[in-house]
Amino acid sequence: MIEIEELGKSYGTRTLWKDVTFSLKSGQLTALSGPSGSGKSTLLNCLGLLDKPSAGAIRHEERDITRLVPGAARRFRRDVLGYLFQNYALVENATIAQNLDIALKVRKRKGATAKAAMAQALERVGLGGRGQDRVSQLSGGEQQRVALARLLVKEPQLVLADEPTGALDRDNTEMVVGVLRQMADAGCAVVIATHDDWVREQCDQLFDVSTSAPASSTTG
Ligand SMILES: Nc1ncnc2c1ncn2[C@@H]1O[C@H](COP(=O)(O)OP(=O)(O)OP(=O)(O)O)[C@@H](O)[C@H]1O
Repeated sequence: MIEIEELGKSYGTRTLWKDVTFSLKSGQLTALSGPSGSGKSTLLNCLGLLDKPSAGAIRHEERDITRLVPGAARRFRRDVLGYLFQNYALVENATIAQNLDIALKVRKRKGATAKAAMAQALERVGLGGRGQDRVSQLSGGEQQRVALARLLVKEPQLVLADEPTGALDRDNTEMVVGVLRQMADAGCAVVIATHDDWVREQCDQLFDVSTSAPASSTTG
């Protein structure tokens, strides 16, 4: 789905990574590993068009997305990408339902279909019937589950997750990875930057940015 070709990133004379070449496939979870400061978030940001690589290309359906004009980059983010961050990136002063509405609009879902999709997503993450709760009043684990429900209704082709379980307990970590696996099974490609060994073990492919070379598959 995404081909990363000889990608490199440098700040001045400091090279974070170079010659990064690997594929992100539909149906697969890919873990990005490497010590703190090795450039995992930077690689995710390049995939999400929030940062630009210094060399190489990232191809989606043959098109190098690092060279998109601003309008096309916005459409790529809106139509193809879903993000999951450690700090949830929700509209805190709004309700759960209002946060999900934004993603439903992207999918052009309205009325009963939108309602059903929202109810199903909230049920899946254990927040059934809580649509009118205000995000600011939820715990961290609950907020991450709202972010997950938002991903479920958005149905992106590519999910970029930056330390999505860094602040969570084991139950919530398992919920997050379970939903990401479900999305992969539905055809999504998922990339997770993580320090968590258990999360890494659940992935199909592991890429260590500090060696800038693909490591072996964890599960084939
Ligand atoms: N604009 C910038 N100019 C110079 N250096 C930068 C810039 N942005 C990021 N860096 C550096 O790039 C390095 C990689 O940062 P990044 O956040 O990608 O690492 P990481 O592997 O995700 O780390 P962590 O595991 O701690 O989240 C850091 O040392 C950071 O200071």
